[in-house]
Amino acid sequence: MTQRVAVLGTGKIGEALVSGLLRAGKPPAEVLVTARRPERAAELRERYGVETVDNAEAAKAADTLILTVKPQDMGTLLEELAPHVSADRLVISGAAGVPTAWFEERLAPGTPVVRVMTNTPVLVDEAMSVISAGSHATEAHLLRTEEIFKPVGRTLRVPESQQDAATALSGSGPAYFFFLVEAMTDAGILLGLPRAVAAEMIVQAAVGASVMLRDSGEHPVKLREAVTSPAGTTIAAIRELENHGVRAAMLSALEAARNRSQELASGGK
Ligand SMILES: NC(=O)C1=CN([C@@H]2O[C@H](COP(=O)(O)OP(=O)(O)OC[C@H]3O[C@@H](n4cnc5c(N)ncnc54)[C@H](O)[C@@H]3O)[C@@H](O)[C@H]2O)C=CC1
Ligand SMILES: O=C(O)[C@@H]1CCC=N1
Repeated sequence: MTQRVAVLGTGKIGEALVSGLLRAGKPPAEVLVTARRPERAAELRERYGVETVDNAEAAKAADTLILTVKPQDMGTLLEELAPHVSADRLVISGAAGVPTAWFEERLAPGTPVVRVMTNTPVLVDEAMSVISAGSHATEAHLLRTEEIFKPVGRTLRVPESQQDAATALSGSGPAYFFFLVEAMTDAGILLGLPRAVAAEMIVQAAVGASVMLRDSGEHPVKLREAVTSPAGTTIAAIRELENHGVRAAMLSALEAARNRSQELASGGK
């Protein structure tokens, strides 16, 4: 395990990481957090027993700095932070869109930067954290990053050129499944089921399908075909999904998410 880790901008993702670090056995004394609002800092102190500091103190006291503010807040954070970060620190950015080069331009020459795109299943130790090295990050820095993210799910290394696509597929990915579950639950209402009953059915179908996808090793087409009986119910539904262009909508949606990630490259608005 690394020495001291600081999470800067401890919102949803930052808090989930703090909780994961502690569950993985890191002593609270080795975890520092920063928050913009004092009430939020107090909440984190009480909930996790970690020390809350300001951003400059975090830079001085921790070996690894994990930046989990929104891309739009990254510019302000770096202005405040950069003068205090020495080049022996590892800087990990969890922000969508912002490339490692953007950080390298603002930090002391040679500072190692790693970019990570995780997702909200980090809350239940089922995240996918997609990791890319900046130009000064070594194998040891990547291993240190994996040590932090492995307790909260899986990790995958990709070239940074694939990070915007990873953000569209994996970072935003859970939202598409939630959207689908929401729409399918509404369909249950349309068919006359009580909402709670519809929700229970759909959530269990989603869990069952997810476990089959992950554990069977089968291609999704095979799994779908096994549900689709000749002249049966499933094919009647599939025809409607195809008629309404759901597959094409998915391609366009993920392309839009990828494009938005690219727009965020400059800590974008
Ligand atoms: N929500 C998601 O599903 C995912 C988000 N991300 C990325 O993670 C980052 C955080 O996202 P969320 O946790 O959803 O946002 P959030 O809004 O819950 O958390 C960001 C936190 O940073 C704090 N903050 C902003 N500027 C600060 C500063 N200068 N000093 C200290 N604290 C500051 C805010 O007060 C807030 O609590 C974003 O960059 C986002 O692109 C990545 C993967 C998934
Ligand atoms: O919507 C967003 O910008 C963030 C990044 C990936 C998931 N949520």
